[in-house]
Amino acid sequence: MTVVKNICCIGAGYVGGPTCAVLAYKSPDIKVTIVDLSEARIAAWNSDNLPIYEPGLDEVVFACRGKNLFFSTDVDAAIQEADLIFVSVNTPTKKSGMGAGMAADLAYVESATRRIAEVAKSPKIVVEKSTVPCRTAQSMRTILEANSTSEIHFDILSNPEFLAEGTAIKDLLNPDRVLIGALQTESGIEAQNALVDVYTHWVPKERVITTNLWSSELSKLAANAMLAQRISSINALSAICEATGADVDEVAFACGKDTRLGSKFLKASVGFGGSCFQKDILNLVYLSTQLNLPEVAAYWQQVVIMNEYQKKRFVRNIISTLFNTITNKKIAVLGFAFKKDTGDTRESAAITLIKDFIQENARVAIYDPKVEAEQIYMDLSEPGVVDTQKQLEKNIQICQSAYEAADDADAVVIVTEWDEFRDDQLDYEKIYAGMKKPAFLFDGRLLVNAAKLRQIGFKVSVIGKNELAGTA
Ligand SMILES: NC(=O)c1ccc[n+]([C@@H]2O[C@H](COP(=O)([O-])OP(=O)(O)OC[C@H]3O[C@@H](n4cnc5c(N)ncnc54)[C@H](O)[C@@H]3O)[C@@H](O)[C@H]2O)c1
Ligand SMILES: O=c1ccn([C@@H]2O[C@H](COP(=O)(O)OP(=O)(O)O[C@H]3O[C@H](CO)[C@@H](O)[C@H](O)[C@H]3O)[C@@H](O)[C@H]2O)c(=O)[nH]1
Repeated sequence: MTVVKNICCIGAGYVGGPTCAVLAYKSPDIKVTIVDLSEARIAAWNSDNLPIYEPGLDEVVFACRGKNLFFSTDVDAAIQEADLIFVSVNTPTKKSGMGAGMAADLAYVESATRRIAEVAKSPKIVVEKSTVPCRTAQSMRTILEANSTSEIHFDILSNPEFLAEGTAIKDLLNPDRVLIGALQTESGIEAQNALVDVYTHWVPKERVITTNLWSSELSKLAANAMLAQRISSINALSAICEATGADVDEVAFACGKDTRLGSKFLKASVGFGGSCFQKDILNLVYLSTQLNLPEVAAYWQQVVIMNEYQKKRFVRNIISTLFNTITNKKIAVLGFAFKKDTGDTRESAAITLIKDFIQENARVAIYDPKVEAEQIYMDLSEPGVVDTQKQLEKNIQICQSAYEAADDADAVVIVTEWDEFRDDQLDYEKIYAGMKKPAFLFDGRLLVNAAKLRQIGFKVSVIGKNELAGTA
């Protein structure tokens, strides 16, 4: 029976860092080394100021760093020492070439796999942790097998990660399930059991699911597609609510009480963001197209189309409410991260909204409690967002508080559901006093009590709610 004593994780990002830190925290008998090509990222992991913000992460890392948890740029040494290697590198949507805008870019997975093949001097269990298209493990196997000898044998497992940002540590300490796929060969099953033993250091055995490799790979894309589909479904309903006077919170609550549906992931919003949902659905759409299943591709594509529609619909409502023009008006954007409790801005709805505001020549003041100004400028300078540096300097202001952002603004737009924007935490009377009148507030997260803010004097518009239609 294989017993894992030394683990290497290639990729010290949002997944590799927290996942393997929790693994080390819960398994003092295993040495865990997390490696990355980025010197800056590794230096940050070795400092007091970790490179990602995630509640509870500091405690976990500081408890075992230097004991059985190490961060390093020496990829080769860590590969050579390890019995088991997680490949947890980025798999972004391809920007150019075949499948551009749809397929996952597997260049990082391939280069990490080639590195393992080149430098390994003993048998390894290689674990695909990155989210990848179904059958990627086959390509990894081909690369590794081409380099295996009688002394060096490689087994490949699929172990997709289901953590959500903002709750990563909670999710990792107490996962709904851990999924491990393997080739159903004697050696594949032995490797699978070795990884089961690692997880059962802290995860109850009944929550560790073992499947074949391809089921495991596809289940990851499937889970994300279904979660995003629920958001697009409730967002589609939010448009009907606004037109009829039905209240999207009430509809979600009533539907969610059906135990067959469940209440989670039914919060209407300005649109889902994050590095995963859109990327993984597009990945599934591409896979379906490649498999000559156009109806299946169109079905999943609609989840993304609805998400884009929701963002456009929100912007259109803002412009029409502000008397059909926002030129030179000041819009305060509260929140830039793609959800609360993270500093991650990848695919954040805020980026799309701000791009549209700037195209209408509005002035935009942004406040987010966890996103650095430098990151905001970087995101807005991406091709196709804010066209010129001059426009960026002239039209964008990064603020240190919600009050500063809202000062003299025509409208406040709540984009991220940070707790500090709630009406029992932020002094909305103070915000109102400082704004131009009429003072408009657009709640893209169903975060505030609209009636309370209307009493203060705000003109409030909330996704999925329309008081006028309701009373008509
Ligand atoms: N972010 C999430 O919440 C989340 C959750 C579940 C799954 N995933 C999946 O996990 C994977 C990683 O996502 P992430 O958010 O951690 O990405 P990330 O960009 O934060 O981190 C990836 C890291 O891998 C490093 N890297 C790339 N190629 C390398 C190589 N050859 N050798 C060493 N280091 C290398 C990069 O420098 C980077 O630091 C993706 O496939 C993603 O879809 C992400
Ligand atoms: O009811 C909801 C729930 C979420 N969101 C939005 O959806 C996006 C994604 O949120 P969430 O799923 O909580 O965060 P992620 O970190 O993107 O996590 C998803 O993507 C990860 C990467 O694959 C998976 O591991 C997780 O299981 C999956 O939840 C965010 O913009 C949320 O604001 C809504 O609008 N309404």
